[in-house]
Amino acid sequence: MFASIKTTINKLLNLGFDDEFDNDLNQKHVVNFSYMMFCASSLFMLVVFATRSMYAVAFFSSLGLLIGLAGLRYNYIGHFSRAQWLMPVTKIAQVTILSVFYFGTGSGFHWFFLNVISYAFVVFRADQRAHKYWLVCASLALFLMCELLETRGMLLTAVDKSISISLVFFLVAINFALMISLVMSRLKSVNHHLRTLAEKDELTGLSNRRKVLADAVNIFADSVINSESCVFSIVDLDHFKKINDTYGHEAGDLVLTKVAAVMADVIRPQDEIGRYGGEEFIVIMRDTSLSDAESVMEKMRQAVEAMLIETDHGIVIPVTVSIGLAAIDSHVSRYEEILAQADKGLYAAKRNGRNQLSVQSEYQY
Ligand SMILES: Nc1nc2c(ncn2[C@@H]2O[C@H](COP(=O)(O)OP(=O)(O)OP(=O)(O)O)[C@@H](O)[C@H]2O)c(=O)[nH]1
Repeated sequence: MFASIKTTINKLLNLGFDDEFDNDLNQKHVVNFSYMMFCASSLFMLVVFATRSMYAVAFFSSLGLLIGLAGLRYNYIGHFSRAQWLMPVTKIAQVTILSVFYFGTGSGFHWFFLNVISYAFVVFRADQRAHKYWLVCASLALFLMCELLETRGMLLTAVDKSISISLVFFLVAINFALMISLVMSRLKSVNHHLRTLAEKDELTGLSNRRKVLADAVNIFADSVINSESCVFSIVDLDHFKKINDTYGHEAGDLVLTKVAAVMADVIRPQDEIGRYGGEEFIVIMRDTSLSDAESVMEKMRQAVEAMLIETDHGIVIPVTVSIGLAAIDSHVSRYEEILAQADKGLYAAKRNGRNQLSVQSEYQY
């Protein structure tokens, strides 16, 4: 039940979005959110005031409800700027009329202008600054007018007045809190998305060079602090240039993607893998002895060799990898030294005929 309400609210918040990460994401969310709040509060007021036979307010509330639905529809069909404006203009008219002529300025109803001001700050982009200031200035001017003007409106008792003011403050505060939490949660998910983009290799989906080298620094530091062994390994596809030249660049990309997926499948959950560049990959194995790392990487070599990668024309492309491995040593002070050692191993594996592992255990100091 709770989950389905949450799904419906999320669907309404995402109304009219083609791309979940477009530039106007936060603005569109807040617009949809404001219309949802507008519909909910208008419906609430419609029921309350209709049952109390206060038909003028009930009429304004039903208009608010219709306009709220129209705004959601505008956003849904892509008329974002109309949706941006319809609600604040309606709200300004509604609050002014009800505050000045109906409830009276002493009711505190004009504090609802704060909602319009917070809306204006969040919903307009930097290039729509003028719109934002217009809306803020108009709302502030009307707010001040209501503060200074003493209109009687309905005759409210002191108790009615204090209940009304508390209710208005409560609704304004709730609106603020929800709007802030909405913007924060959107920012969080956009940050997460940007971080993923910055750390992922687009073609293979593995960590990119920057991320895997950052992992290397951290794992190396942890291993030194905890006096644990760690192993770095460089994997390079054999004769990859020939694959590109023979089957085309697209087939080369397909090979890289499929090999990356198989390699990611073979490593253990605690291992890190990333694309170092071109057809080279790095695997980092924390808290692992050289012999254990060797058996993981041998499994990887065999898994790649056993792959059947087919082109669109049904041709099977044979693929193998050469692998160099090196472990941390008590004299090693920088992770780059292990990487250089693994690279030596890789060249030895290539030199010895490819499709094999070479472990470089002896550092030369
Ligand atoms: N399709 C494709 N090719 C790439 C990509 N990145 C690098 N390459 C190609 O990978 C090839 C690497 O060739 P080389 O460095 O000569 O290595 P190799 O042919 O694998 O030879 P050995 O490593 O000695 O076995 C180059 O032709 C690059 O153009 C990529 O993202 N996609």
